Amino acid sequence: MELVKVSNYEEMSKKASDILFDVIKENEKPVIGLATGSTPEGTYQELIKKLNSSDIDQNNITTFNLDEYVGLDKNHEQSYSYYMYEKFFNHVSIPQENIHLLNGKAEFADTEVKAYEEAIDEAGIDVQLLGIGRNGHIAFNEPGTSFDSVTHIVDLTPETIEDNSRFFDELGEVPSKAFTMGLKSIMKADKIVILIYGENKKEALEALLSGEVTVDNPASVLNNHKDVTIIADNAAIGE
Ligand SMILES: O=P(O)(O)OC[C@H]1O[C@](O)(CO)[C@@H](O)[C@@H]1O
Repeated sequence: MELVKVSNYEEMSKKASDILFDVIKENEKPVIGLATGSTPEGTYQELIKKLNSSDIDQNNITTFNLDEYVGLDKNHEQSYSYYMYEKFFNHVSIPQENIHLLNGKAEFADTEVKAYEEAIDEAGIDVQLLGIGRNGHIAFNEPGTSFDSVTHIVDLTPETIEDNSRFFDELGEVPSKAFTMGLKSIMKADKIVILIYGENKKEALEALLSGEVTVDNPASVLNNHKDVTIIADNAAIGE
């Protein structure tokens, strides 16, 4: 794993968008895995600028998102689908049919997760962007999730529900379940970029860098991947 140290949010966003943009330029039909949360917002702003000021044919770009709350419609303001359109898709010209998002209102959850994993396998993700939870979760894979997990439904931990309640009017409104790509699905990507920003992610970064690989720390599976770039700021690093 390569650790790239940055001194502020802007630098992190620029570096992350550079990596994504390089992959987009290098591949005829780039497939990019996208994440939500507050950390990657700046990355999307930078990537929008790069894409729209280039002559790249965005018709060739395909995307997959990591996760979605179970029960939230795609037009619900706290759904990850809504987030992705607000922060990214509405500002670029990636064709609708190339955008893959899990459907929080899927009637048949088993069919939804199976079809999603099959689509990932068929497309093959060139680069996957990740954030991280304080407890080391990546996507919505909470501690204890099997490293062999593919796209599935999870029960969110009280810690994650509390962390994400800042986006909802009250704690009780935060869904308790989510669809998520599994750890194995994430590990299939050719390249992985993980953003770790802020003092509250210090322990998660420390645990990842310790090299200990354990299901108690979902992000630790990344130690087994051949091409991971961690972009972390001074506060997360503890400098
Ligand atoms: O960037 P944030 O808002 O701290 O979120 C961290 C992580 O939490 C999630 O939003 C899910 O709880 C992940 O998708 C994300 O990687």
